[in-house]
Amino acid sequence: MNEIKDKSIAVFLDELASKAATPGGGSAAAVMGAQSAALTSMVCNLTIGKPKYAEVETDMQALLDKSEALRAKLTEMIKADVEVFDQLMTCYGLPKESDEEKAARSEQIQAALKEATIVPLDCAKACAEAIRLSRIAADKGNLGVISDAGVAVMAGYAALKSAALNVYINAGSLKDRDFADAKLAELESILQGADIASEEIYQLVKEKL
Ligand SMILES: Nc1nc(=O)c2c([nH]1)NC[C@@H]1CN(c3ccc(C(=O)N[C@@H](CCC(=O)O)C(=O)O)cc3)C=[N+]21
Repeated sequence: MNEIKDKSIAVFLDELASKAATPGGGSAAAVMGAQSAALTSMVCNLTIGKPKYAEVETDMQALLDKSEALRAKLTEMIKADVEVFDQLMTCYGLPKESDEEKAARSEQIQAALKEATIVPLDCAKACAEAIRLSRIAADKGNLGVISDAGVAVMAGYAALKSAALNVYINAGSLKDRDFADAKLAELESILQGADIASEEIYQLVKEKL
């Protein structure tokens, strides 16, 4: 098996750059989110066990458990996005000669669009969590690697806004407006306050440098 998560960064980027439809922006968003979680984990791993940081040891261990679970989730989403977008492209390629074919194709496209909306929405949710976790790393982490907590927040914010764009583009093509509106409302609640929070965390880090 040659899973996308097992590919080298160089190969992944070559495939991202190519004219192949996948991996696309949805997978790139998941990678950014996974990098955010990984950087929070890195700050934890470089804080835990240091006598100078004994006071935050328990908090850092709890944070590490969460950031590692989140990293695994976001890593899975790299592949999940490839799968839903490949499926959508397959549906667009279905025959559309007869009225029957047209109706069947449209129905399949709509079903695939729903899946291609749900995956980046879940990704956005995970990225909002990555931002929240980065604040704890920025607050309590080893000052020697605190800039990495800042990279974690910016990666998480880029990932969140990127995942949101994938929700917007797919929701815009959905005919089931009740479904689309529900997903868009959910997205707005996820995005709520993330810009201010991210800037605050960034400044919190910058003030420690
Ligand atoms: N969950 C999700 N993940 C995405 O990565 C994602 C997405 N949703 N929604 C839409 C955007 C945009 N995007 C495209 C990638 C390649 C072509 C592409 O290959 N286009 C061909 C046409 C291909 C054809 O018609 O067969 C072309 O322009 O020549 C198009 C669009 C991925 N996105």
